[in-house]
Amino acid sequence: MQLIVDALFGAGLARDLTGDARALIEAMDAHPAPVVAIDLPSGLDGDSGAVRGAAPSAMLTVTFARKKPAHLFAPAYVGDVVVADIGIADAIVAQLRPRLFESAPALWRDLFPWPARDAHKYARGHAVVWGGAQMTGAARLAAHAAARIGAGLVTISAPRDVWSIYALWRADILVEPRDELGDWKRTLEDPRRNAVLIGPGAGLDQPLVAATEMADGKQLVLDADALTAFAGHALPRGALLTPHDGEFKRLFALDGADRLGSVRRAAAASACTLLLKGPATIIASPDGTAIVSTNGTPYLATAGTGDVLAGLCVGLLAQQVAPLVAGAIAAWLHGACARRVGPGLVAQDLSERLPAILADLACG
Ligand SMILES: NC(=O)C1=CN([C@@H]2O[C@H](COP(=O)(O)OP(=O)(O)OC[C@H]3O[C@@H](n4cnc5c(N)ncnc54)[C@H](OP(=O)(O)O)[C@@H]3O)[C@@H](O)[C@H]2O)[C@@H](O)CC1
Ligand SMILES: Nc1ncnc2c1ncn2[C@@H]1O[C@H](COP(=O)(O)OP(=O)(O)O)[C@@H](O)[C@H]1O
Repeated sequence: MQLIVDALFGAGLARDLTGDARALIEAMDAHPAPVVAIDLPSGLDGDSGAVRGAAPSAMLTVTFARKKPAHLFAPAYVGDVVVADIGIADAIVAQLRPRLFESAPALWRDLFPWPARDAHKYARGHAVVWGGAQMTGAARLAAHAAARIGAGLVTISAPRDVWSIYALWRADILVEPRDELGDWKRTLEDPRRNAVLIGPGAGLDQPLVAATEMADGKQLVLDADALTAFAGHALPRGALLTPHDGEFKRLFALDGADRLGSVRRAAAASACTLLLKGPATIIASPDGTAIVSTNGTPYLATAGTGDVLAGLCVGLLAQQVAPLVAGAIAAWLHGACARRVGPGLVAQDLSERLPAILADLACG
């Protein structure tokens, strides 16, 4: 069997490839033999995964000590990734003060809000979700996910006309009718209602900026329509924002060749935690620390899965998990649920897989 070992350039490549080097890489890629890359397929930018001129699609990439960003952002080029131990001690890596991490239970298991033995429901937080008048499914998907991830109580604020759709749906979710913003204000008055989600199915004709301002002082997740509504307005500092690319671009500049940099810049500029969804979901805090979750599947590309993710986020915030960690846990669990469902996935399936996944996590 023939095999091509690509050891031409690694993660340090700092300019676009031209001339003989580029021709060699193109010939490598065109050849039928599988490519095994050392460190990175030559031509990939180690920091972003962008292709600098040309790069082969490797079957396998063997890297050393730790993955580099490109291993997370360019799955089609790196193939399977093996991290080889070449004796670089953890203490040496720590001295480099890494600011990018891959989301996996080892990173955050100790920060997961397992209920204390003497917990009562109010100790597990109370999440409030803004319900829309037409697309009622989105807020329901989110509320159910918030409850499944462990929020002690979840309340949907529902327009009175469609209140019964929400109220008759699940017995474990609280529903409060809303005629006007004053009702929303009253729903938020109780300080135990500590985390709020606005956006899924919320309705662009609604006063979502004013509704967000009323939630000042609470942990906040803004998604979907609430993000769109904030175009041209100052974002609420400290919130967790969960855009897809389209929503992100309405608020910030998105450089497709440097998604990580784009998310970090957006987080710093807005003083919010950003979670940019996609095959590699990037979560970044204003100080530049970023976590990437790559365990989703393309079956997640179906309506409502983002609403579930936003619900997981607010459910974790209600349990006093910090926004960066909440985003990282939510994105990983979302991907893990999708893997358990597999082909045929619809958004409602995701939260139903959570109990088994959480049970496995709890067992370590
Ligand atoms: N069951 C329910 O009730 C459900 C209710 N839902 C609710 O519907 C509302 C609208 O939500 P939405 O996501 O359709 O948003 P919207 O503001 O129209 O932007 C979409 C446009 O952005 C762009 N775009 C670029 N990249 C993109 C990407 N990666 N993923 C997606 N889009 C991307 C692309 O434009 P293009 O780039 O093609 O010009 C695309 O046309 C919202 O309230 C939501 O919660 C849904 O959650 C479904 C389940
Ligand atoms: N190809 C893909 N691979 C992995 N995850 C994906 C893919 N496509 C979409 N997703 C995930 O599915 C979810 C879709 O969210 P979103 O676009 O907000 O949908 P909706 O608004 O319908 O709820 C996000 O979590 C995103 O990361």
